[in-house]
Amino acid sequence: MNTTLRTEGLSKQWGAFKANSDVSLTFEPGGRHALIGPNGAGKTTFINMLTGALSPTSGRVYFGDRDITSLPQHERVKLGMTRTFQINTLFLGLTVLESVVLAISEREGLFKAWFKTVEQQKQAIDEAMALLGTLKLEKDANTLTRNLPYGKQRLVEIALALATKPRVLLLDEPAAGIPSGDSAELFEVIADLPRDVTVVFIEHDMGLVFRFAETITVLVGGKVLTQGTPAEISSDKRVKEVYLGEAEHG
Ligand SMILES: Nc1ncnc2c1ncn2[C@@H]1O[C@H](COP(=O)(O)OP(=O)(O)OP(=O)(O)O)[C@@H](O)[C@H]1O
Repeated sequence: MNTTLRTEGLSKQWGAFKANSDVSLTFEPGGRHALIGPNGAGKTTFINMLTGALSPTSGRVYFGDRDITSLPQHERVKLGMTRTFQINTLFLGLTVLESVVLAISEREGLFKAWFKTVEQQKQAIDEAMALLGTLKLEKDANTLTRNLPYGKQRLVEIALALATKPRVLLLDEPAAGIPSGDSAELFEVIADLPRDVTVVFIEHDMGLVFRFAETITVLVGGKVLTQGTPAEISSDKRVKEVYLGEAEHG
């Protein structure tokens, strides 16, 4: 089912400081949406309000027709809004396959069950292997996660997020810490995810943004400067000024 994620006048204020002001955005289902802007523009704050990690000071978040502004994080995950697990939550002592099977079992409520049928276990393993295939990780299925290179560990994070069957995947700098040669590979995998998954990502590397995003939102000082296609954004004078200004200040 295609569900549109939308915000209306979303604002977050700490004391007198406004990290997000009146952010109204619509993310079309199945799209690859990038959120860009200078350091401190409010990108992570915005994503945190989408996931429910932060409550907005004012404004609303809608998932389809449903107002989810007050919904706790775990309820949003159940609805299909997932962000990647942080690296330290990976099950480093388990193999990649075991980790993904665990995440699937958790989703199916099998994690706590004292008894699992062979058929249930087989289904979880088959689903996990298919997922690892999507992420080109099948050769690493039996490797301990701790022994994987960092770039592949980040892919395992995405695999664990995908195991929750998200309809919206929220990624805060998914390629951070990955050697630049490998980050395009990671983004290729993200761009190739099934089209029933909407992807919203924060990324600083403009090469990656313009190569993989279909729509780009530019946040500056907590406000939306503009939203458009890569072609529209790259020819927008105001965007150039923001980034040129940033470059001039080192
Ligand atoms: N809990 C908090 N209390 C007070 N100020 C905060 C808090 N969290 C974030 N901020 C401030 O809000 C502003 C926006 O931060 P945010 O992390 O959302 O920006 P960003 O665009 O993601 O930046 P970056 O690209 O550097 O990660 C920053 O000035 C930050 O210092």
